[in-house]
Amino acid sequence: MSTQGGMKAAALYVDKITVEIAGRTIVEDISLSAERNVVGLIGPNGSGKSTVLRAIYRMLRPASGRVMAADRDVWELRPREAARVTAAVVQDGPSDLELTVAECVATGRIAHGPLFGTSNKPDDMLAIERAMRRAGVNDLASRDMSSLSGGERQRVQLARALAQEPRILVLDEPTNHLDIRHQLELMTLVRTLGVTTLVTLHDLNLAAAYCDRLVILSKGQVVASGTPSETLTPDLLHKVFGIRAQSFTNPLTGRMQLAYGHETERKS
Ligand SMILES: Nc1ncnc2c1ncn2[C@@H]1O[C@H](COP(=O)(O)OP(=O)(O)OP(=O)(O)O)[C@@H](O)[C@H]1O
Repeated sequence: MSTQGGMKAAALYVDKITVEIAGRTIVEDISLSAERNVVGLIGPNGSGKSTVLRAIYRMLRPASGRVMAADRDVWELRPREAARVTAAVVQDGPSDLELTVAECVATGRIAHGPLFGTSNKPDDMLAIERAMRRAGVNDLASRDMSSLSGGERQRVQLARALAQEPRILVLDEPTNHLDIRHQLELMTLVRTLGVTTLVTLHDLNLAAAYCDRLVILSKGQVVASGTPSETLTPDLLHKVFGIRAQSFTNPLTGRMQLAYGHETERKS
């Protein structure tokens, strides 16, 4: 497993999980794996992406199946152990409005510190400083969380997850508040961390360009998995998203991109 800047990747295996809420099956028999790569979880609104992530970061216990992270069943770990393996950046996560940015990022170290009280170990200070730099929020360190824009807050959440020095990163729509440059920077950063990453994205072009593999969900089930070019086919995109699409190579980056339009749209 690789190490970069204090991070060690570990494998994530989701094995046939079914998640129910109030007696209703939300996702069924979901299997996926990620190992030292970036895996995108893609699907229309309500297809179950966040629900799968919640089962991984221990927010929703699956009715059946297992989530294995670093060879351990995540639902059998103690919270601090789990937090040393997996960090999550989630939608509407805790925003800690009463903290400064640096204090908020420092909470990412809780799982590494003493059981009670706080730690000021050099390791912690280094991890916090490095995480803020990587997420591009070091200039905001002394600002109150309550004063930040949506995009700035989202990058602080990422910094906190990085300060946790997880072996697996779970990101739920991490780019939805970011301007285009910060979107590209975040995806580039995620690729260079060398940490196993599972990320939900609505932007299929970010998914195509930055994910090694994609898992496509529709109505709570996996309907395709593989590389972006294997999965993001015109046929599948039509079936799952109801759009017309065509892939091409981005002339600036050499990466796969999609041109798409609504079913009713035609070139005049
Ligand atoms: N707490 C809940 N109670 C009832 N239904 C829920 C709950 N949480 C999620 N659902 C339902 O489960 C389904 C999947 O939701 P989920 O948030 O996992 O989808 P998603 O693919 O992440 O969607 P989006 O792209 O819109 O964020 C949806 O139909 C949603 O309404």
